[in-house]
Amino acid sequence: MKHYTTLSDIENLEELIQEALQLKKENTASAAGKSKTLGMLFFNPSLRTRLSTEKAAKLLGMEVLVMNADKDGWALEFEDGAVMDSNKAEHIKEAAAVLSQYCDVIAVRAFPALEDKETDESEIVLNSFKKYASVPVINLESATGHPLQALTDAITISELKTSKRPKVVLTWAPHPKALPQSVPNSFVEVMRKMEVELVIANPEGYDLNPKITGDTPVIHNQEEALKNADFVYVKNWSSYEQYGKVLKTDREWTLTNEKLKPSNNAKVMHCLPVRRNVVIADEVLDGENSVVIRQAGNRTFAAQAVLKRILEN
Ligand SMILES: NCCC[C@H](NC(=O)CCC(=O)O)C(=O)O
Ligand SMILES: NC(=O)OP(=O)(O)O
Repeated sequence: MKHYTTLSDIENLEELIQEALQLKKENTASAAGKSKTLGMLFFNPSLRTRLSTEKAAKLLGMEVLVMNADKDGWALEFEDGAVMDSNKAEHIKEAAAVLSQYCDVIAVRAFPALEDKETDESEIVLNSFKKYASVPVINLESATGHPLQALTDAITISELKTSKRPKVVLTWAPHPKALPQSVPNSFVEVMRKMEVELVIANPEGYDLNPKITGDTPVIHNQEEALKNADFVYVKNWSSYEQYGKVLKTDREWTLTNEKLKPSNNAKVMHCLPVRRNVVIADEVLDGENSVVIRQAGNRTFAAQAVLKRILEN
């Protein structure tokens, strides 16, 4: 594996899932990354991604450099040919080239601005790092995808499924803020590569990018979608059609125990952080159906498997 910026960087998903599960079972350190440095740049907050990836790198014997690039770094210019007489102090050309001398792998988190679809879809931050860095680049959640989260989700479903082809429902839920489509995009992408029956439930106006959802059934009735579900993946996202807009905030789509009744005693997943009693009710998060903590725990092994592949390359 050269880079890990999208799910298409995975050659064989099933093999990578099995590798991560093996790493989880062994739960030991190795020296695969000895004398190598992982540099992580965060343009947005993080708890899981930051700490699980750091832990994964350390389990592989790597050194880790972390920077809150939004607060501590110089404001970066990404536009080619820009006349830099405004507030941007450093161009990505120098920044990426310099970092490539300090780091053997660079990992970046950069959320979308959710103002302009085309700008966000150009993935300017991630792609500029890929273009100007001379070392592998890892996506820690970008404008349109969160492939480390999606790999974790695939691992979690693989280890918990009790049937050959479980029914997996991705359901939208309300949230007060406009959130990226990155997590649901990558979740849909990874589920479409797995042997599952995938159904997406979201209110009208919240259909995800049709290029990503393809022929996956999209149902605008949550109750209908949840019938016989084995896994319910809950996530808010802002509208893709009315790009970046919040169209609905009432609690009609909040996941409660009542809503789970017609499911097949479904396991409930969420990438976290989750707004309790807005996205998912306390009774669900504190109940036996929730696997969100196990899911977050698997982030380490997803990151470890990816870093290992990159180091082996
Ligand atoms: N990395 C996991 C989720 C990150 C982000 N959530 C958030 O920003 C939630 C913030 C809040 O609840 O205020 C998202 O949905 O993509
Ligand atoms: N799920 C996830 O990416 O969490 P953080 O935003 O805390 O990293």
